[in-house]
This record gives sequence, structure tokens and C-alpha cells, in this order.
Amino acid sequence: MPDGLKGPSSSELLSQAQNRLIEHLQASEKRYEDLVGHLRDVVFHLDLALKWTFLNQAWHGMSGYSIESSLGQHFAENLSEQDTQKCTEGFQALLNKQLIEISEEVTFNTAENDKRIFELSCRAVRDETGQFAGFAGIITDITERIAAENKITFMAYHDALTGVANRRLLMEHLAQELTKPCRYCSALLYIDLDNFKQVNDHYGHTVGDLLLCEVSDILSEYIQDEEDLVARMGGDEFILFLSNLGENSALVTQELEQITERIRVQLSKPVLLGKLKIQITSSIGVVILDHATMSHSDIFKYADAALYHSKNTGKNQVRFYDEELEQSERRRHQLEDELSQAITNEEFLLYYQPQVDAEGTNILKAEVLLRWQHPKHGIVNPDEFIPHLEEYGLIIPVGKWILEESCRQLKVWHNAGKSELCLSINVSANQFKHPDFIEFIEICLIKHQINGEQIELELTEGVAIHDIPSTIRKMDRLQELGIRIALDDFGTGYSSLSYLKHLPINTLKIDQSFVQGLPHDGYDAAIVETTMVMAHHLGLTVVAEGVENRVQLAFLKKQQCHLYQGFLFSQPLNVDHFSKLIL
Ligand SMILES: Nc1nc2c(ncn2[C@@H]2O[C@@H]3COP(=O)(O)O[C@H]4[C@@H](O)[C@H](n5cnc6c(=O)[nH]c(N)nc65)O[C@@H]4COP(=O)(O)O[C@H]3[C@H]2O)c(=O)[nH]1
Repeated sequence: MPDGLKGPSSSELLSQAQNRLIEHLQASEKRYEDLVGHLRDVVFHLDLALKWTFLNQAWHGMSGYSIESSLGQHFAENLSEQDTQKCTEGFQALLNKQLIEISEEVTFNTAENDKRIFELSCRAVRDETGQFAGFAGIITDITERIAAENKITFMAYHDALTGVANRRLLMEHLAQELTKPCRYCSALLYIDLDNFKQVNDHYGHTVGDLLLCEVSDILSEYIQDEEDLVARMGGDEFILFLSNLGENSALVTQELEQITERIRVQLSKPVLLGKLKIQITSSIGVVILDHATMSHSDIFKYADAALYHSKNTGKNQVRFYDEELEQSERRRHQLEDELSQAITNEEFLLYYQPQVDAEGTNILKAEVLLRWQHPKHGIVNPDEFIPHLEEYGLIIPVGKWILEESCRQLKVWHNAGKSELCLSINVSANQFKHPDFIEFIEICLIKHQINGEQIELELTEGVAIHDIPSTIRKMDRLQELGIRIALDDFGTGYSSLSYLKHLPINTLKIDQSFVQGLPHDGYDAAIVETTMVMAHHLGLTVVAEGVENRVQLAFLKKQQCHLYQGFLFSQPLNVDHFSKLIL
């Protein structure tokens, strides 16, 4: 081969290859530096002495320290002792090959003296000989992420309005408390504001909200231990959980009596909300926890029962769950079960008491009276069980049955020839308020082909006590159906006269308590006389209830009472006896 055409020598080829390799390495290093230099996270290397040997640009922005001043420094500068220990143990675990990667959350004190939360993740690195040479990894600033997570967790466990714990946190807290062996007593206070709805109705929800915040603040003042908790259960119901109250249960009860009384008094003081001065009271139910025997749900059941008793016996008071209350609860549940059974087993029946004219000969109407044929106790009178039907909400199904059965039976009597007979049916306030009430009556009238004119509904003042306009609307609708409305127990309420002015009423029933004293009791006589005069002026029919003797009858006749009801004429009768009487 001629000299001029001779190719590069092998040493030249080697040098060219080396140069290409160097260029390639430089380009690769440059790419790595560019990449690492622009990362938002810190990329680091630590030697085995745990000193920084490499930090990228992000270090300055994240820590506030220059890279130059930090290189050669121990990693634990600006970390707490606890975090340092945690990381050192992690590094050791990497060297011991117990872990291949660690990730630790640490609080870093920046050059601006700011506390930031860093997440440090790394692995151990080896040198060319395969020996461990240090650690390489990244540091991410997770302060904002942690804050957001904390916020979400807080929102999931706290009440948005008041900031106190919510039901979920309380439940978890309580579950945890119950797993602990208990030497020191703890207690749960169930606090309910009395008549809070009226605050919302009168002053609006903004004021109601402010009041709830105020109550939360007051209750929070009673937190003494880190295991104590205030929670809002929703609406106007709060829980105060007090732990570590002491070992001696008698002393604890005594202390709790003082604490709860202080809370009750404090909550009943007027509160200034802007320019408004608002006063409200509270009812409190208290359970002292027995970790050995009470479950989570028992505690709430008992607290609820104690609160219920405190509300039911006049509100604005504290009631502890004790043995006496336990027994009364048992009786209450038994009665509730029995009453529910009574509906299923059709143990209710209707009695009928005649209302007669002045001659006492014509039965124009009859009052329908409910009875309970108790399997053990025989016939039970309504005063003994109607309040309980109301309490358990059972008056709605039972009331519907009364209406339906009255219409059915009335049709039977009409068909048997007593076509003029009317029935007067008692309706409780809750029944009247029920949204289906009018519709249900309409269905009964149609189903049993009864004219509205042959039904009278006996209502008490309690029916209209909260919402007169809605009561009037319902009464107007009933009258459009031809149904008459009687005001029962007239004279026993507080505002009978004002009721008469507003409500579309057809009949007044003079309460038997006034009839009893006639004619000798001057007060009763005056009430009856005045009622009669007024009723005549207003064109109302008057029925006297509880007429037991001829002297009472004579007095009432003189006052031109329209109808008479009482033992003088007949006791309330079951359907067979009443049928015999009228047919
Ligand atoms: N001492 C005396 N008492 C007399 C005389 N005549 C009638 N009575 C009694 O007086 C009560 C009259 O019924 P009320 O005032 O509507 O008072 C009723 C009414 O408020 C309620 N009630 C009865 N049945 C029903 C019902 O079906 N639904 C609802 N919601 N309440 C009812 O229970 C209350 C008591 O009913 P009862 O025990 O049946 O008592 C009845 C009746 O038996 C008398 O001459 N002397």
C-alpha cells in the first residue's frame, strides 16, 4: 500500500476512541448536571461519615444555605436530635443490608429559621471495588403537602362550624379509651340545648350558629386532660368526655355533680351575640363509664336515656344514669314493646259514649274513646297509655286505626238504620300535625262512604300552640269536607279566648272539671255561665262533659247547653253494648 494511503495507526485509533469516549462522558455528565441542576428536589450524596459530598442547586432554595457552606458538613446540622437518630439508624440499616432503601420524614430548620418538613429518601452506594462508599438520594420539601393532609384530616374529624371534635372523632376516641384498662373513672356528658329551634326561628340561623360556637367555647373550658374531648354530635347536641377523674367512684360522682351543675348554670346565663342578648338553658345526661361492662353503644344508650329523663322532667337539669334510671328505662322499653305488640296483635278497641239532647232521650252523637285490652291487665284506660303512644310516635299508626275503625263502624250503624248518628273522634296534636292527616281522613270518608258532616274531630288547644296559620289552613280544609271541629277540655288551657277568635271551631266541650262543681262551686258556675253566653254569641254548639247527676243537668239546661255527655246517661260502652243502646 502506498505511504500516502496508509490508514491511522493503532495508537491513533486508540486515542480517537478515547476522545470519543471522553466527549461522550462529558456530554453525559453535562446532561446529568442539567437534569439534576434543574430538579426542584435536592439530589445528594453523603459519605460514610454522613457528610454531604454532593448537593444540587435545589439545596440552596430549599434549605437557605449555600451549597459551598454545606458540603463537608454533617447531615444532622439543623435537624432535631430525634430526627438525627431516626436517620442514622436508617443509614445503618442500609449498610447492614437490612433495608435497600429508607425514607424518613424530618423537620429541618432553614437558614431563615423556618421549620420545614423534608422527606429524605436514599440508598447506599458502592465504589468501583464494590465497597459501600456512602449514600445517594433525594430530599423533597413536603411541608405544604403535610399541611394539606393535616387540614383534610382535621376536617374529617372536626365540626366545620365550631371546630370541636365531630361524631367520628368522638367514636374513635371512645373506642380507644375503652381498650385501656381503667383505674381512673371517666364520664360522658350528653348536653342538649333546650328549645334551640326557637333561637333559630326567632333570630335566624346566623345567630343560632354563633350561639353553638359560644357553647363549644364554654364546654372546651372544662377540658383538663389531654384525653378529654368536646364533640358536637350535630344540631344542638354536644358531648363532653372527661377522663382520669380519679379512682374513688363516690368522690368522682361528687366532683361530676359539681362540674355538671357549673356547666348547667354557665350555659343558662345570657349570652351577648352582637347586640343581641340570648338566654338558653340546657339538659344534661351523665354516664360514668365502666370499662369492664359497658360497650361503646351502651354508653351512648345510657347517656341518651339520662338526657331524655332530664328533658322529660322539666329540662334545664342534670341527670345521672344510675340504677333507678336503669330500672325506669327497662320499664319504659317494656311498655314500648307492649304497645308495639298491641298494634300488631290488635289489642286496641273503641268504646263509645253517647252525647244526648236536653231531654236525655235522643243520642245524636257519641264520643269515640280508645281502650287497650291488655293481655294481662285487662281493659286499660287511655290516660295510662296515650302519653306513651305519643312519646314513642305510635300515636300516628294508632290514630289512623282509630279514624278508620270509627268510620267503618259508623257506616255499620248507618246501614242498620241509625243514619243520623255522628261520631266525635279525639285527635292528638301530633296526629293533627302529621302531613298525611287530611289526606288520610279524605280516604277514610270515601272508603266507608261517610259524609264529613257526620264526623267531628275533638282537638285540644295544644294542636295550634306553635303554628296558628297552618292549623287554620288545615281546619278550613276539614270544614270544606263538612267535618266539624270541637275544642276539647275548654277552659283548662291558658289562651282559650284568643283561640276562639282565631280558629274556625264549631263546638266547645266544657271540661268535666267545671261540671263537677255545679251548681254550688261559684267559680265553676261562673266559668260555665260565661262560656255559655260567649258560645251563644259566637254561634257555637256546647257539649257539657262529665254530667253525673240531675242537679248538674238542671243547671246546664238553664244555661241552654246543647248536648250532654256523662255517667248520668251512660258510661263509655263497647261496640256491642252501644249497638244495643242505639238500635
Ligand atoms: N268522672 C267522669 N268521667 C267521665 C264522665 N263521662 C265521661 N267521662 C270520661 O271523660 C273522658 C272524656 O274524654 P276526653 O275529655 O276527651 O279525654 C280523653 C281523651 O283526651 C283521651 N282519649 C280517649 N280516647 C282517645 C283517642 O281515641 N285518641 C286520643 N288522641 N285521645 C283519646 O283520653 C282521655 C280520657 O279518656 P277516658 O278515660 O275514656 O275518659 C273519658 C270519659 O270516660 C263522667 O260523667 N264522669
